[in-house]
Amino acid sequence: MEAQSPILLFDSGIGGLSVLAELRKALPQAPVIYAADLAGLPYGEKSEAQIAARVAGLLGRMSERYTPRLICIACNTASTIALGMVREVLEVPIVGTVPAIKPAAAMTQTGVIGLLGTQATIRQAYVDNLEAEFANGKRMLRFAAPELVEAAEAKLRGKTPSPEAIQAAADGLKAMAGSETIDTVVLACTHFPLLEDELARHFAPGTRFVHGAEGIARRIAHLTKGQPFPVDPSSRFVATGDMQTAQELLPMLKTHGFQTVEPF
Ligand SMILES: N[C@H](CCC(=O)O)C(=O)O
Repeated sequence: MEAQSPILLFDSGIGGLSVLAELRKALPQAPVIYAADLAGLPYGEKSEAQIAARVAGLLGRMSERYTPRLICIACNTASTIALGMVREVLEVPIVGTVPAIKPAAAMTQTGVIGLLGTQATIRQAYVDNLEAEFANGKRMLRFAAPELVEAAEAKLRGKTPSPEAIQAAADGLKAMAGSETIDTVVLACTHFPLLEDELARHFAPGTRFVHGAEGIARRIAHLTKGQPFPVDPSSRFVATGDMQTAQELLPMLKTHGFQTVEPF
């Protein structure tokens, strides 16, 4: 294991930055390559077959090019669909990002949990299984809020995230039967924690928002414990697709320690 061997953080867009923030706290010495599949964004509107093929193909090629010590699929949609398959074909350790149903179930006082995710995530058997295992006896209401992905992407490009999109996501969940006593909301898409403040304004005061970023960072720190790390770690941001669109992210990326945007 070389000290410079990176941790590869992968998402369809900039959602993985919510995971990166926690990773930096847990493992500040880690060299990171953040890979955004902007050409494939949004994953949430694609079929299971399209997502599985795309994610497995890209991660295979990225592993060859960057020889990461670990890959984190910082995307709930890709993880709930393709985690098992990618683990089978790649030898590198892979950490997924799956909806934080377990901590939400432990936290709720009313027993009613809301879950916001992409269209593809909320229909996954993976989510049914998490619900059955960890939220047994609780009520979990799932709502697809794909427009929040675009709103988060806009926010991180320095634009105002669409207030209508945020309102529609909150109203959609709150319109579901039994939602009156929701006290905990799972943000089951890595883009959504980037809009937590905006979303919180539409829910009752005291509503808790839960996502898995901190737990994922802890897991990565655990799996890489004892490995050599560089004294002065460097980070790279790579993206698929149109480089002009990707370059719009640069001012924001600089605040996260990335100096350039490279094509993949
Ligand atoms: N960030 C991704 C989804 C965004 C997309 O639809 O591409 C997730 O966690 O699910």
